[in-house]
Amino acid sequence: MAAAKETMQFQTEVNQLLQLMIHSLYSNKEIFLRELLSNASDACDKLRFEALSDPALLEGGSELQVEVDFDPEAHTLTIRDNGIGMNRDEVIANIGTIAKSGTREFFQRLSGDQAKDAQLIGQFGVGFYSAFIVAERVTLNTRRAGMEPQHGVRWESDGTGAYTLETVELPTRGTEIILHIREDERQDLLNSWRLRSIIGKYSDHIPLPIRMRKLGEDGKPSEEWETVNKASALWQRPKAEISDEEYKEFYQHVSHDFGEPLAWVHNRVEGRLEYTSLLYIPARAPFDLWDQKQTHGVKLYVQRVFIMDDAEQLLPRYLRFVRGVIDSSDLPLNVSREILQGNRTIEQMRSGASKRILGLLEEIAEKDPEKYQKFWNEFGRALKEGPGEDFSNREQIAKLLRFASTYSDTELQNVSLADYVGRMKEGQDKIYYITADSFLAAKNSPQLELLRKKGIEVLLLSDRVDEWLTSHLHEFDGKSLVSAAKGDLDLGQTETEEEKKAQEETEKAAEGLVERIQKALGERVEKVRVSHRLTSSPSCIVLGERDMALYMQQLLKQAGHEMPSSKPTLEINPQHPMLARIEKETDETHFGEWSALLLDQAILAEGGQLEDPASFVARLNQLMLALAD
Ligand SMILES: Nc1ncnc2c1ncn2[C@@H]1O[C@H](COP(=O)(O)OP(=O)(O)OP(=O)(O)O)[C@@H](O)[C@H]1O
Repeated sequence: MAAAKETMQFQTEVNQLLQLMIHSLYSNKEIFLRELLSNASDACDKLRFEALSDPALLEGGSELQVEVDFDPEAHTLTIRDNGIGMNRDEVIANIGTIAKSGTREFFQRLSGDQAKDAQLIGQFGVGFYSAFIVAERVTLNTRRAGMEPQHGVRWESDGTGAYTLETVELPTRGTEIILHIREDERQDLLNSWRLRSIIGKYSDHIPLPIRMRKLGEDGKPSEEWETVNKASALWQRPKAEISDEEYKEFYQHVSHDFGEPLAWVHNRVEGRLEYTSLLYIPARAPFDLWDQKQTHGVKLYVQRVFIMDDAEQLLPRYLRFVRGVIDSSDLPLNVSREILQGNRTIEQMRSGASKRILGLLEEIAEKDPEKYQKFWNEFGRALKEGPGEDFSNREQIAKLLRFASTYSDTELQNVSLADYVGRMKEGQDKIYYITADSFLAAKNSPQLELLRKKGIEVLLLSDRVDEWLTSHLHEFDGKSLVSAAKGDLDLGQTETEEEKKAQEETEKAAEGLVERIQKALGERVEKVRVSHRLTSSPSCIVLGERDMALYMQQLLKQAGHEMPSSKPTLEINPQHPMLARIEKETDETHFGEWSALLLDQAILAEGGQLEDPASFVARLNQLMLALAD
């Protein structure tokens, strides 16, 4: 029963991706086989898992396997699995569209430079489409396990804009992908030894037999089949027997990442709890790392049976960049996501896995700071979520954090808290930081003037997550972390008696001025006081110790959160010529205008928004006119 053939258009992005991929991945074309074998193996894993609750899905054929076959006359290479298969809707959703998150960002980042784009495509994941690197046409026959033979689906395309879809009768479940090999690739690829060597290179560790025809005496493929890969789960093999190459190949298989991993850690835990974990830290962040719904994490196996992808319960969220496998001997085979929630075995594995990753990071940071910096640049923002999420490992995570600081005044986040503490001034007992919505805003913040003058280092924090981090990380190595822009700036013993005295005198002398400004600003401020932190700016805003930075308050408000409106404290610098000028102003209306300007510009410098920007501009213009006169 062959239903009418339908022609459908690829989603525009698919077209774009196909063209790009064919060009930029050509030099690495054999990876298409790895991608297709990975998909076949995933399909078998999924079937094995679904069959646990519905054995009928296996239709009597329980030995799951993949066949690789070729026909030099027809110029075809066929990859056939007896896994889960797809129904018509799934074919349309999976093959022909890209439903992945991060797609838009991916296309935005393409540069036209082939080497760079190849790397990006690798990170994005090419999957099934890589078939078109070597094929001029691809036919996919598939039937979902559990469906009748007449519900098979045939998908076909030459990779240039459209594909056809028809319903066909297929005697067996699973997916068969027939590549009609391009003329210039035929000689190379349609060769048993060549194919075996590619399979050996990429797929030895796949715990599923990959079979090819045995070669007969005449050197031609015979009717007999043999397994051509090792087909043993890599993570179950002893560490000493696994080469770095094999670890790397396996990483690409589990992570669908094209590049190499940065590091990995492989452990077998025995005793009360039994499990094996093989965890990788990727070299680059995937496109969807910052997406709330990002998938692909650690895979959970129970006694070598695949249970689920992206088992988010196996690692805390701040370690969501980790890829790999955890294989438990203690969980029941029929675990579901619901059971995983709050399960003690899972919790213990999660805690063990977190410790391993943190330990691995510590080791890299110690032995290879350059490599650690690479890690930090990619994943540091995720790790900064750690102290708020993982209380038990807070101290260990704190040691791993890196920041930009006034020590080098560059945006590179490479200062550890231990570095900072090692450079603290005599008498200094606090770690100072400032948060802002950009590096430049932090670096040029007026609140740092005095600290800079005294040579006291300040951490410059400008990642979104930093406010969250500092609200959970209050001390390191017995020193408290304090914001240079909130509360009273306590410089501890770094201040001399003379400095304190001079400050008191300035405060006294400015009492009258402070009072006048306070009166002029009225309800707009909590209070006005003489600043202790400014040296060259006329004024700045200071928030209460528990207040959130203004730019954060703004962000949350925009996102629809109710924010209690806390009034700022205005600090003035009486030594500044502008204040000397204001003080002389006898017209109270003018004095009021000046005061409002002092407050508004301080709010702007802090990254805040003015409630009445038009009045600010009008005042500024008046002032400019007055000066021009
Ligand atoms: N042999 C197969 N059997 C069953 N389903 C398949 C098979 N090959 C692909 N699929 C389905 O098509 C989807 C898309 O495959 P594709 O290789 O393009 O991307 P992917 O494997 O999901 O991710 P990545 O791009 O990271 O490799 C798969 O997620 C799977 O659902």
